[in-house]
Amino acid sequence: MLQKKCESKRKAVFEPHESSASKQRKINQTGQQHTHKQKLQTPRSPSQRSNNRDTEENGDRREKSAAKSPSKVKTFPKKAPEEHGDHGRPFIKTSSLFRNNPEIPDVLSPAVNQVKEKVFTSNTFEELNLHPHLVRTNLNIVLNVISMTSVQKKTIPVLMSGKDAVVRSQTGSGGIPGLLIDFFLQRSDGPLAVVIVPTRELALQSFQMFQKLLKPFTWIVPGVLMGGEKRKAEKARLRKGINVLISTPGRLVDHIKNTLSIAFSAVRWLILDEADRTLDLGFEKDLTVILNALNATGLARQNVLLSATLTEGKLIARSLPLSRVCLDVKWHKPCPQAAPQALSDSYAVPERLQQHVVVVPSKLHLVCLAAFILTKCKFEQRQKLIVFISSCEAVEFLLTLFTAVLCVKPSTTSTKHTSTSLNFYRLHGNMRQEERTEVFQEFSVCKTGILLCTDVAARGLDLPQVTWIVQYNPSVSAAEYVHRVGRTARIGAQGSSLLFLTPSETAFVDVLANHNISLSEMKMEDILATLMKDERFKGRGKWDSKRSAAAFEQEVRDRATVLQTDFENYVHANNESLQTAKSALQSFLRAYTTYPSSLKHIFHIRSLHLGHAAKSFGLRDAPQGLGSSITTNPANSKDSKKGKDKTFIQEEKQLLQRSPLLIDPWLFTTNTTFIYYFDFKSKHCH
Ligand SMILES: Nc1ncnc2c1ncn2[C@@H]1O[C@H](COP(=O)(O)OP(=O)(O)OP(=O)(O)O)[C@@H](O)[C@H]1O
Repeated sequence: MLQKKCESKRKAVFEPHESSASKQRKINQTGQQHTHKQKLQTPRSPSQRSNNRDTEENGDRREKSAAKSPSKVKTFPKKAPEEHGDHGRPFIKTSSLFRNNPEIPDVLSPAVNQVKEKVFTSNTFEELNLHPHLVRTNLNIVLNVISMTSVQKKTIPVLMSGKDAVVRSQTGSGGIPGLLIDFFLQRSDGPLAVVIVPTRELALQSFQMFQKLLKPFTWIVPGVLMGGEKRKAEKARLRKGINVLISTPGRLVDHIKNTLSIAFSAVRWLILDEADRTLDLGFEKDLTVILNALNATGLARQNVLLSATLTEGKLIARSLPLSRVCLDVKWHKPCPQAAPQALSDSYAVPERLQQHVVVVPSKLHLVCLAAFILTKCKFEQRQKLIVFISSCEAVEFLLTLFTAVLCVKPSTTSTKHTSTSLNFYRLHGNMRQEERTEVFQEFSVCKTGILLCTDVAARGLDLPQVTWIVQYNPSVSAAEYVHRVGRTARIGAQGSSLLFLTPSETAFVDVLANHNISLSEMKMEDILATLMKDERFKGRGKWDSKRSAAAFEQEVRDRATVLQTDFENYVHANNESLQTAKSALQSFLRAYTTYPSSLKHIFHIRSLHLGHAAKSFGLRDAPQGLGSSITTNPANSKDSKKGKDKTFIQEEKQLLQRSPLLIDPWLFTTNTTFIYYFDFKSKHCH
């Protein structure tokens, strides 16, 4: 019954050459029918179902800015589906999905000498001068860690010698800063180590790691402080004593200002994880307060900065009180020749990471993402995906949409292909903390699933067995790209990534190439072809596998259109879903305005075709007045926080011009993992 209704609903939308009045009528009909379907799934009030009239035809304007003109330009086939009547199939109007799209250029990822580091060494932890109990019990038994990774081999001896260090190594290569355990410590001594991390999930993850690591050492107590948690409970824990204190910057500052029992007199280590982020100007004020509080004790302290994308430029730009490089370790001879390589912005990526890019016109973004998710999670086994999306509202919208449209079971039982159910999760900064923690834990342990998230999950999170990273919206920098893809292929495992770009954004591939990152191209048509396995989206023609390649291509298009129609019908079924889609589109556009000026030539709001972008939110038209609301009022959304990044970049540039070189650029370097020393104990921040 439901299937029949869906069929007739699609039919109404596909009918060609209709008058706009009849078209309007049919769209209204489809809305009503869908309302019924909606009612079967989630009951809604009649008032919520009333509005599905916002269907003003979009004039199929061309992309305002032409696609970049690379040497080879491949034209996307523009044959209208109506022309296929010769196969005896009824006319199907594939809406405007496959028409009036910009040309898709071939992406020629420049040849780069991609930096891939070997993760493991043949050395074991026994070779280090560590406490044998720590090695046997904590590392070998509790953590199942036997061999050292390259970065551990290089870093641990340096840290044990008491030097400050900046450590840069590829994502997922394993850092265990907690190795330096003091066996003579008492709980009441307070923090011995302070670990600052940029996000709450990372705080939680680091805390759990320390809990495991310190399990046999019951007298050493780790503790976590983070935004969203109850201050009172944290105060009580601080009063009792925390020896390894992990915190997000803001919440630590809160306690420094308001909790009397917080004391730093025993602190011997300060660890800034994801240091290029924690040193970001966004955290600068908080970090100043923290450093001043730590420095006030006057005690010598070891400082460790960790990140896969820390560059000297970033450190200088942050104007940290880094005053000099210590060159007193024998094997750390100054090596001026090595400086250019070490100073370059080449990022190392995991050795077994396969990176892909797909160029998809805006209008087809939604169906292409859906098809990719179906490919991996419905028709393949044990796949775990993380999909990065630029705004919280868009995450929420896609979660609801995909759950409603993709998770519906096929009405026929005779499906040839094995399929598994889809489990969607979401994570973003607008969620309540309990929910965030719950999702994070659930996704960590699940065997298969799709996490839709913002960049809140981009850094540091060690989520096991993630097989694919999808960047549905491109990152704001090459560094963030590296952190995002770093959520897979961890600690020597295999993993893959897929970057979505529109035809006008393909120059981002060159930006990545400048950082020695090389991608191979995946074809949109190949992704969409998955829909041939899914009978829920079959076209109205009688598809026969013996027919020509052109017929196959046409059937793929028909199915993509059916899927898009399902999305649009869901969105237009009631006022609530329509408003959700509109605000998701709006937040996407706002996020688009926040790309740094250095990338504006690629990601500029003016390059977006609003009607096409609207289609990727299941909207039939671009809502009126959208453009002006984006450009005139960018500060209304939480997502516009990212807008600060733009300012940060500008300030960063100014700082770079103004500040003298604070760090001696003589660096020790082997491949791309480099360690250099500095001293910021002596200076206070002002
Ligand atoms: N020597 C080792 N042998 C085996 N596993 C290890 C080893 N060291 C760390 N690990 C594990 O590898 C995973 C990745 O480690 P970790 O999260 O510290 O990497 P990272 O380099 O800090 O990553 P990111 O840059 O993304 O923050 C963790 O699950 C950790 O327990």
